[in-house]
Amino acid sequence: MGKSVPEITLNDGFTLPVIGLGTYTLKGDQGASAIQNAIDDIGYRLIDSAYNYENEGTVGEAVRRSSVPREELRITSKLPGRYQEYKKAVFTIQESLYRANLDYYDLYLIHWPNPKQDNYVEAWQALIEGKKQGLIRSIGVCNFLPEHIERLEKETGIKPSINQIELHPFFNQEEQRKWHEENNIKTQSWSPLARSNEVLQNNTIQKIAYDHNKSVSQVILRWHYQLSAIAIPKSSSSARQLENISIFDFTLDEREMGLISGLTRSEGRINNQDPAIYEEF
Ligand SMILES: NC(=O)C1=CN([C@@H]2O[C@H](COP(=O)(O)OP(=O)(O)OC[C@H]3O[C@@H](n4cnc5c(N)ncnc54)[C@H](OP(=O)(O)O)[C@@H]3O)[C@@H](O)[C@H]2O)C=CC1
Ligand SMILES: O=C(O)C(=O)[C@@H](O)[C@H](O)C(=O)CO
Repeated sequence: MGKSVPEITLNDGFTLPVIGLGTYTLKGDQGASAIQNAIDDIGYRLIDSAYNYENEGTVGEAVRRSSVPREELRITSKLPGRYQEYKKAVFTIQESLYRANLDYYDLYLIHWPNPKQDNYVEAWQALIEGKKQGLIRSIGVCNFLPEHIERLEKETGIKPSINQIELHPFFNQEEQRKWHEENNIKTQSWSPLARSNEVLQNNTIQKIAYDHNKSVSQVILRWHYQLSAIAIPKSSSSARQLENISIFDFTLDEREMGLISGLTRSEGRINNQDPAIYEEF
């Protein structure tokens, strides 16, 4: 059965759970088992993936192995930078579905804006078309700066439902989150645990975790939830999947929220991937 996770409604009326499962590096039979376990035994309903992770097939296999009806799940994939030209993007959406052996994605995102390449508006038009054809339920972006989103809206009249961005205690994205809120776009947090390296040893969060009798990861994921950001922590382990979703029985007060947000650093990005200049293909 698993845990039940609250849901939020996006600007297009579609609903998403407030926490999901990241799947970067989850592949093959092991990956499919880990994802199926997250769905059937733990209660995850939102599963992130990407064409570039080369695991859309693994995610599709987990969906078929699962006993949860397809319509209760929210499956995400992402369009890679090398296929942003309109025709290529149309074929890639179809290829993503063939790889997963699914009839539709719930959420399909442009993976990176790649502003030097400057094809992201064409890519957005292909996502709009994919939604019209029923291949995608809700369309969004990742790693887009406000100027990129403003251009999408100006040139197509349609804005993304979500923007999936790097967000964790070392990089709290205060301004970008505020801009999303003002523009009715939901924030999704990638690497919400900052890939769990240094952040798990942080004394400030350890103290807060001790005070609540929770783990450091739970405190961080609760911080995301209270920021109204949809975190998608990746875990291959059943115990950690359960730990990460068990965050709805305690509350961080304003001081604790401020202490965690205060850990942010100007150079806080994990791999220095600044979407204004970084391009991923
Ligand atoms: N749109 C984009 O550009 C990007 C999107 N993403 C998406 O975001 C997802 C999450 O980000 P990701 O980079 O994977 O990093 P996360 O911040 O989710 O950290 C994942 C790491 O933390 C470990 N971990 C998970 N839970 C715990 C826990 N409770 N205690 C200790 N360690 C834990 C995992 O190990 P273990 O598996 O052993 O538990 C893994 O090594 C990705 O998987 C991907 O789907 C990621 C990067 C960029
Ligand atoms: O994992 C993703 O979605 C990415 O876009 C990667 O670039 C990720 O940020 C990474 O692994 C970089 O090393």
